[in-house]
Amino acid sequence: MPDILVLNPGSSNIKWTVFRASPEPRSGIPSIIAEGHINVEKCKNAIEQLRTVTADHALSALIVRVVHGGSVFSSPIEVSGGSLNQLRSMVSLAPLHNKKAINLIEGWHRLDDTIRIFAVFDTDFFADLPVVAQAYGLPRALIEKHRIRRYGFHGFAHQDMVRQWLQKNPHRQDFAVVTAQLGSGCSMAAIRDGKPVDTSMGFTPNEGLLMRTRSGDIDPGLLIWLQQQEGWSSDEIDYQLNHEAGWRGVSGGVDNMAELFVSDHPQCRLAFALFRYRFQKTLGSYFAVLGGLDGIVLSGGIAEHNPALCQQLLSGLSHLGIEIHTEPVESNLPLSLSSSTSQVQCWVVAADEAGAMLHSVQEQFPNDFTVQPAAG
Ligand SMILES: Nc1ncnc2c1ncn2[C@@H]1O[C@H](COP(=O)(O)OP(=O)(O)O)[C@@H](O)[C@H]1O
Ligand SMILES: CC(=O)OP(=O)(O)O
Ligand SMILES: [Mg+2]
Repeated sequence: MPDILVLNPGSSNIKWTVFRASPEPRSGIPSIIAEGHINVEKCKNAIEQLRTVTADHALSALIVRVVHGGSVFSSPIEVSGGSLNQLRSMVSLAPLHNKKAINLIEGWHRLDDTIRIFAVFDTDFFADLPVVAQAYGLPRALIEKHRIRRYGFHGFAHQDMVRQWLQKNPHRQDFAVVTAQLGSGCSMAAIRDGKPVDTSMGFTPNEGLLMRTRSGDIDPGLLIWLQQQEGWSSDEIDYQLNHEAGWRGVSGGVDNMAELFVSDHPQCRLAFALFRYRFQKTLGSYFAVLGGLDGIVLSGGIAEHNPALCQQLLSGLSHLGIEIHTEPVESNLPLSLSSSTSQVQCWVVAADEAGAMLHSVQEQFPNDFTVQPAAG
């Protein structure tokens, strides 16, 4: 049975999904037959655990989400020794992610060297961002030497949020939507007619919004000053900005957003206020970039589990045509948060990153990567 395992190593967990072709003979559309997630902080041997939970499936292919492919990779690839070496050289571009993805690829290959392994990249969706949105104000020579640009991440999540918005608005042609992926990593994207025109994450997945342990936007002058004052090495800067910062750092140690949201502790209140402020500031800037707004779509672990928090994020924005209904909301997704008079439709959806990853591999390898319908 040609089952396909899709692995999505995020900064706080590894999500896994097993797909099988539909038993309906004419439909090649794969269906999910098993899924789950592993908490990376509590799990010592992810590969062992993944092998155990997928033991009942004869896997023909493995698809792994790699966050950063640098300037070398953005479209899906079938992993080879050469591409793996190139990926190893890019670990520092996504310090919380790339190493985990490489470990999964290497670990699985060691256990089963017959399985085909594909890597898909978070940056793919943003490959053609407008040049002005890609650019940083650095010297030309430096930019060219290191191919410095805004790459953008969470591509499969943003892409699937757009798909789900279009499902709700099937006949829309000219539309402007902001998508927000709010998990341990958080990012927003401005979308015009289905294509991204800007996004909050940049050269690395630590720009923009406040995240669980990542600072997001920070004055580069402050970094230089801190480096001088504290005598930090580059490893220490990495550690401070990627592991010790974010709402966990601001609150003094609370990394669970559900707990932070309801806490009365002043540092927790500040951390949540900063999270909301950055979200609204980015939304406002995308309103300007897009010249108006038809919809906002939220997803990720925070949005999917906490509609009351989403209501708070979108509150106080009636001057932008965003009217949120205030009655308690049930949590079935997709969930509409906007009132019937709101000019901007607001939705919470469960972004199907795994489905988008599988789809992108099938598109890239249409001839030799087909999902055979399962017998019977
Ligand atoms: N009920 C909840 N309310 C608010 N936040 C939540 C809730 N449940 C989980 N979260 C947050 O969701 C985040 C994990 O989201 P997820 O998208 O799975 O993470 P990752 O970025 O690792 O892929 C965690 O930061 C956690 O604090
Ligand atoms: C890019 C990124 O931050 O991903 P995640 O939210 O899954 O950690
Ligand atoms: Mg994730």
